[in-house]
Amino acid sequence: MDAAVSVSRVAKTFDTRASVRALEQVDFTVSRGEFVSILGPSGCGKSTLLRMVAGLIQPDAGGDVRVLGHSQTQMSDDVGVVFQTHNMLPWETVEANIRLAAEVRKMPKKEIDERVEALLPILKLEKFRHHHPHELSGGMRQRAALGQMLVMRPQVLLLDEPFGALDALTRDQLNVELLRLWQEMRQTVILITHSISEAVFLSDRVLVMSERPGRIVEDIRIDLPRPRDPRATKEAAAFGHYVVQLGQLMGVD
Ligand SMILES: Nc1ncnc2c1ncn2[C@@H]1O[C@H](COP(=O)(O)OP(=O)(O)OP(=O)(O)O)[C@@H](O)[C@H]1O
Repeated sequence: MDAAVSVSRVAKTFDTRASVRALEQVDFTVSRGEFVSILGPSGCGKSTLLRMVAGLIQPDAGGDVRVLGHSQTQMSDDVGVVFQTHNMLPWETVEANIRLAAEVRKMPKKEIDERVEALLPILKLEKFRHHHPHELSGGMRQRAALGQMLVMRPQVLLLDEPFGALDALTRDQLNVELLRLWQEMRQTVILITHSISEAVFLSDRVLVMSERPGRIVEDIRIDLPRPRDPRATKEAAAFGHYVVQLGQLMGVD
């Protein structure tokens, strides 16, 4: 199998004021181009795991995280991360914020111009390119945050509840847009979410984590046809079955 992300024997204990065992014996792989969601109870270590795949923190001794064949000991441009709250500079415009990562890496101006011009319509932000972050709606801000990541054209996208703070309708709309984007570009995606229906709608596989210390306790393949039309997919009997199955695993039935 052509793994984009491979996590082996990963554990993590934070030795701060009190020692916290966040993760224990986590093993999974994600194939190139696969869309995988991670569901799990609050505090079970999902963000910790994602930060490890991003190279932001390291697992305890004995664990290994590989991304595109390399040990993930630091952040790389192959991997893009979007968190629940955006990281935009408030005094810069949307366009300037999207350009930022590429400019910091001294990408040629022409190349940045081309990438940004291609991204703005995809993100539906053309009319807001000269606005500042505080002048945008929550959904637009998260779309701009996606743009900040996508400008580097990473092969692996790590999304930590990127739409978690938004209202349900905006969230559904952005999920449809995310799916459309992924269907065109086919990057590898790992998404953390608390929404079972979001996980089923978007994913090829859903990993379910236990209470802390988090382990992967289930790996469910979502065998729904693609491309996924939102209405037809959510009305399909199989969609409902997956939602019920995952609800039972999560103890929310
Ligand atoms: N830098 C850190 N220092 C100390 N403890 C930490 C640190 N980061 C996370 N933890 C602890 O590790 C555990 C897992 O946290 P994490 O944020 O990964 O969980 P989560 O599953 O993403 O939670 P949620 O779903 O509520 O966002 C928690 O008990 C948290 O307090």
